[in-house]
Amino acid sequence: MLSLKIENLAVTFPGLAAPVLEIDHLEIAAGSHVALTGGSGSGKSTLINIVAGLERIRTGRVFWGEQNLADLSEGKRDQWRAQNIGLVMQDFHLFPGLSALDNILLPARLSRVANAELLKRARTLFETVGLKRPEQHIETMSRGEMQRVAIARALLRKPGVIIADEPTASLDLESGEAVGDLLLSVAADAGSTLIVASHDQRLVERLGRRLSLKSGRIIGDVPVGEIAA
Ligand SMILES: Nc1ncnc2c1ncn2[C@@H]1O[C@H](COP(=O)(O)OP(=O)(O)OP(=O)(O)O)[C@@H](O)[C@H]1O
Repeated sequence: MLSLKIENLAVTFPGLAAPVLEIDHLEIAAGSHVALTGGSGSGKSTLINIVAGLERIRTGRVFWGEQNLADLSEGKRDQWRAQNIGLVMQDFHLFPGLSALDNILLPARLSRVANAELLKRARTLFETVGLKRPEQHIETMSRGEMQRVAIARALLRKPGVIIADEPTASLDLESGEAVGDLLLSVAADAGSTLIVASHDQRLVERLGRRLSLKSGRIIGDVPVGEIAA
C-alpha cells in the first residue's frame, strides 16, 4: 500500500504549444480507490503512464511513498514498477507465442519470484476472471479474454498499487461487473491503492473518489458519495 503525491507536474510533447498534462498538486491516500474520468484526449492515459513510471518525468515530482520516480533511471523504474505496481494497459502488452497462463506468470518469472504458490494463485485468478483454457495461446483469444488475462497478470503479486486503464472496455456487462468485483476485492484484500481510468459509469461509481480531467488539468475531485445524481 503506497500513497501518491504529485507536485508541479507538466508533460509536454514536441510540437505542441501547451502541456498535455499540468498538475500543480495532487495527493492520493494509501489504500484509497480512485476513478480517473474525462473525455477522449483529456490526459488520462498520459497521467497513468507518468504515475506508473512508464514515461520519464521532465518537469515536476511524483512520489509513491518516499520514492520520487524522477530520481530513478529507466532500468530502476522498471524494477520498481515490477515490485510495486500491477498494471492493466489499454493495449494489454501480452506476449504472443505464450499460453494465457504463461502470460500471467511471465513478469513474476522475469523477476525470479515465481514459485508453486504463485502458480496456484495464477490458476485461481484465471478461473476467477471467468476463463477456462489456461493453455490457450494468447493470440487466439478474443479481445475481452485478453483483457481478463491482463487483469489476472496485474493482480498476481497482490501489488501495493493497482493501475488500470479502461479495464472493462472490451467486456460485456456481466464480465465487466465481474472484473470490477475482482479489482475491488484484490485491492481490499491486499490493501492496494487503486487507480482506474474509465468511461464505465457503473465501475466509476464503485470507487471512492473521482478525479475529472479536462485538457490535461484536474477540474473535479470529489468523493463519489457526494456526486449529485
Ligand atoms: N507522444 C505524444 N505526442 C504528442 N501528443 C501526444 C502524445 N501522447 C499523447 N498526446 C496527446 O496528449 C493528449 C492526452 O492524451 P491521452 O492519451 O492521455 O488522453 P486520454 O484521456 O487517455 O484519451 P482516451 O480516453 O481517448 O484514451 C491528447 O491530445 C494526445 O493527442
